[in-house]
Amino acid sequence: MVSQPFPSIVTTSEMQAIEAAMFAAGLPIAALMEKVGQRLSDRLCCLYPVTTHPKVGVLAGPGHNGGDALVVARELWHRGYTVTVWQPFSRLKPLTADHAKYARFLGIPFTSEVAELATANLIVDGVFGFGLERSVSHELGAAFAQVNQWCVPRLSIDVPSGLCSDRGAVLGTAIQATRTLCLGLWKRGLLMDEALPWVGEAELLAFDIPATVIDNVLGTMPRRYCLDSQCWQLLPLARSPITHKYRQGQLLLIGGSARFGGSILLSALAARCTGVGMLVVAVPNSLKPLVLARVPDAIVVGCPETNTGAIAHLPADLDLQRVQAIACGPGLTTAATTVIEQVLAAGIPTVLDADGLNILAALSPWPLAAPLVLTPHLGEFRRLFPDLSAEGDRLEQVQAAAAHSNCLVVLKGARTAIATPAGNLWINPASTPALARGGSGDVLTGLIGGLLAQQELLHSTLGGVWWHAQAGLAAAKQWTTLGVYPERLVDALLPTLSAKKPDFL
Ligand SMILES: NC(=O)C1=CN([C@@H]2O[C@H](COP(=O)(O)OP(=O)(O)OC[C@H]3O[C@@H](n4cnc5c(N)ncnc54)[C@H](O)[C@@H]3O)[C@@H](O)[C@H]2O)[C@@H](O)CC1
Ligand SMILES: Nc1ncnc2c1ncn2[C@@H]1O[C@H](COP(=O)(O)OP(=O)(O)O)[C@@H](O)[C@H]1O
Ligand SMILES: [K+]
Repeated sequence: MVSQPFPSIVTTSEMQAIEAAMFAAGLPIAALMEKVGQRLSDRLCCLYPVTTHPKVGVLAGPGHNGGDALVVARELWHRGYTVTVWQPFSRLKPLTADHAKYARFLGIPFTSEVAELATANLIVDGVFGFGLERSVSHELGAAFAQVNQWCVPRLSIDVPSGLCSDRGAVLGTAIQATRTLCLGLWKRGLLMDEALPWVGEAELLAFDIPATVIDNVLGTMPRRYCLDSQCWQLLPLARSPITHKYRQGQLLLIGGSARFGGSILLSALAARCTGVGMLVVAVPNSLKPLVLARVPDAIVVGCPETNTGAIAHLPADLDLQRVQAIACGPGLTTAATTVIEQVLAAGIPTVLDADGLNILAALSPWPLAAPLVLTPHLGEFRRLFPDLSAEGDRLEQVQAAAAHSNCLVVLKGARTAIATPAGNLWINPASTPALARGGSGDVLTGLIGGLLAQQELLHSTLGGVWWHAQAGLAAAKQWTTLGVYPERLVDALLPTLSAKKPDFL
């Protein structure tokens, strides 16, 4: 278990209700704006010191996002930066108007020509936050496009201006941020795959929202959460000093074909990094020597083959009831329908991936007897849940899919989302495009499978998704985003874990 709840993800209306509850309880709006502005300024000074970024251009909007930006402008001015404010609006919210008045009193220059900010070393974007109600106007859009062309870091306050904070869609034109400091709680739209090119590096800047306020507004179920480094508390799995291999879980991996020989091997290499006690790998007969050569510790079961080199069926003497988990699908091809029927009938906790999912998609009704984790990428998801793909955005779709199928569904992508049948959702906010290459998903399947042989479904899945992405980040640091091929991803798994948990050595 993790010691704190994971940070919540909110919609605009939920965030507004949370702020309203704090204000109703007596916190002055101006006090919160000042606090937020100070925290933003402190973080900014750390990231972009005055010595390297002496000239700052501040884009200030009409609402409280603009108010925050003006507090930042004032603080930076006092801390020795040269600041210019671009404020193209004449009607401002009262608090924002007060900050604008005081900034002018201090002598901070204001302009309505965005081009005057072109020589800045840093742009602070405080035009719109979560209050954007409609598409940005043509003139404003043109200014945003101009700012986006400058070769300079752009720091967005709360949300890149122009981006919908609920759905992550661009409303006309948006500021393309290098970095976004999201205020208080994660806004849902920032964690959508399509928002990432606009959000840049996203970071949560907390401002001490009482947990009771969050719980009162969001209720208990269902909730959206953002994974964070607390996931390391789920890993590695505890091991008794007097344990033995049959107490450390037995995982059965099933996959591979003449066409796709390597993917199940990648899953096996990843699975053994989880410390699983016994690894059994079922592959077509012809792949047996390859797997044995690379994973000599595994029991490799050769299976009869179809004429296309897929597994025809699992051998009768393979006792599925002896294992604690099954991970099935990588490299299977869609010819292995019998295998999926055998696996699903066994009633063992199972991870289904790749062709395992494509075969399941063609079965009707789904013969589900066991707790299942489905790990589709978007293409597989569309095949699995064709009726859901037209409704809502991806997060709504994955939640609907989990409820509809009664399975834990992991929708893989830049920001992988995990949904339970009860409606709860977790998003992994940190990963790397280095993982966008064949075989990365096979590694994830093996990881979740190895963990699942030793503990329950949800923790195995959350821990596996987090560990996989963190290893990807570490590998990208060492070998660049071009060099994270799946074997290197596997090689990075244990060093990443031991760097986070030195006491585990
Ligand atoms: N009270 C505070 O001090 C706090 C401020 N925060 C900041 O406040 C922001 C939300 O403030 P607001 O609700 O004022 O929202 P915004 O600052 O996003 O501004 C909304 C204003 O812009 C106008 N507007 C909306 N869409 C427009 C468009 N397309 N073209 C022109 N004008 C448009 C609206 O009429 C409204 O006046 C957050 O994102 C955050 O930056 C909070 O994070 C923390 C608490
Ligand atoms: N742009 C990206 N950023 C972060 N992670 C990514 C990105 N693209 C893919 N991934 C991750 O890489 C893995 C790819 O899995 P998958 O598509 O099943 O590949 P394969 O079947 O070839 O192994 C998933 O875990 C996914 O979340
Ligand atoms: K903004």
